[in-house]
Amino acid sequence: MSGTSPALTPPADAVPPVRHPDAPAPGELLGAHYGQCFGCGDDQPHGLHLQARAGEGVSITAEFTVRPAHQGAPGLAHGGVLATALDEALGSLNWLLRTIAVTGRLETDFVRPVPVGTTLYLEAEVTAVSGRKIYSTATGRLGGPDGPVAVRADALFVEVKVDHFVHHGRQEEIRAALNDPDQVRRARAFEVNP
Ligand SMILES: CCCCC/C=C\C/C=C\C/C=C\C/C=C\CCCC(=O)SCCNC(=O)CCNC(=O)[C@H](O)C(C)(C)COP(=O)(O)OP(=O)(O)OC[C@H]1O[C@@H](n2cnc3c(N)ncnc32)[C@H](O)[C@@H]1OP(=O)(O)O
Repeated sequence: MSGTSPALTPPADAVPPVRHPDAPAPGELLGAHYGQCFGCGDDQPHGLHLQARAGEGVSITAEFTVRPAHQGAPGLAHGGVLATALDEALGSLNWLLRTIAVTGRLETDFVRPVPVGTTLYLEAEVTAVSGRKIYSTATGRLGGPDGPVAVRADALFVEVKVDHFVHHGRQEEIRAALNDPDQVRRARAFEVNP
């Protein structure tokens, strides 16, 4: 069974996404938006270490190899971990729009079991934008970029101001993010549609 709820169907006034002129070129790695991010952070030992690469338009690709720590059933990836990988891939698209946005809704179809040791080939793209709402879709394939689909997701991200994090985040991490010596990551956190 699969399908997308009406909440993830773009409204009639939605427009196609516009790639920001300063977005990384197709083929370029996006890098982590935050070192401690569970999805992409280089400094997060428990994380998925997803590395997204810019594609054409507003799309990315990424690879995620399922490790023993990601199991749910014996020898198989936990569904929540797979949803996290999809969420992270979808979240990274916002950097190509130069918009800061958070996941409002994420609907995931688990189509095939994903064994430990498998590399999931992820592809994600923004399909439409309506005001603060960003509609996107992603797939994860087994064995290669053209392999069978194992997981897919549709999502709605909602644009927020940096204040969202300053207001809701724990102070010690906010302070550390403000002092991040990595200029690209700082720009990613603080540049809102310049
Ligand atoms: C100083 C240090 C800063 C450091 C920053 C560092 C890095 C920043 C860069 C990027 C990082 C961003 C994210 C992380 C990246 C990747 C990780 C993956 C992504 C995530 O893991 S991210 C975490 C999980 N995520 C949340 O933690 C969100 C919690 N949540 C909220 O914070 C609010 O809920 C919010 C903001 C979503 C909306 O709240 P709000 O008050 O601003 O807006 P409102 O409710 O009016 O919604 C506006 C329009 O969206 C529609 N809408 C809203 N929610 C909907 C839903 N669920 N289903 C269908 N439609 C929905 C409404 O229906 C309305 O539609 P309409 O305009 O048509 O009426």
